[in-house]
Amino acid sequence: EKKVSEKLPYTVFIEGNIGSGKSTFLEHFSKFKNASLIPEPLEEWKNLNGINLLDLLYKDPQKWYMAFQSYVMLTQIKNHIGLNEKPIKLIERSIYSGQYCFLEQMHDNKILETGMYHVLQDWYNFIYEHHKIQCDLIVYLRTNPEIVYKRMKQRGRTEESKVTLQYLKDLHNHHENWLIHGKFNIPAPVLIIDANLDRESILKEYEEAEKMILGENFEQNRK
Ligand SMILES: Cc1cc2cn([C@H]3C[C@H](O)[C@@H](CO)O3)c(=O)nc2[nH]1
Repeated sequence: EKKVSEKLPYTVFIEGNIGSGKSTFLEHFSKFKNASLIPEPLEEWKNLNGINLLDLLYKDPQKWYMAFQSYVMLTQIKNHIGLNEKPIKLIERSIYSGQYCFLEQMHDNKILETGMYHVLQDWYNFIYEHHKIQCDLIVYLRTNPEIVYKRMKQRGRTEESKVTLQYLKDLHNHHENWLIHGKFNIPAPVLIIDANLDRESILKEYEEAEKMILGENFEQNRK
């Protein structure tokens, strides 16, 4: 039996639109002792030596998207590669949604120049070819753009104040193209959760995910 540290952990990616409830979902799993949670390193994107890349991205996307996306990729690779003392790893988003959703979207809506698009794409391809990204399950928090638009506004992240409903509709369609219509490689089975539900009623869906993620023994897994 290989020691846990050598065996790659059972890795789950939480995917979904802005405001689809990824952080809430991740938080729900903090009660399980053998799962380690890796949220998006938003603080790093908001403070790179005092520079708020996320804010710059939304203020001047043509100028900053390339730098922002390449920094996102760097922070994600560190998380993907980072060793794991726990047998289960839950990661918010992935290089997959980076390439198949965000990169596609920014190129399609002419924000990202084709040359920059190809540079980033080659980086993604290099990563796949040279480093096996462990991925055992994708949890797709599926939502309607109108609902996540309302939630995003309620959350009131200042950097996102200019994000339009159309942007969220486009991003939704890119998630659907990938995870529902299989337009791009889907590296693991997809568990689709109806994330339009409000907090109270969505817990039942989460219990469903617990069994899928933690296996039948998830009861013993509680802290
Ligand atoms: C992989 C990846 C994640 C990611 C997040 N974002 C933005 C969307 C949200 O406003 C914020 C937090 O997810 O970062 C982005 O523009 N490009 C991204 N690429």
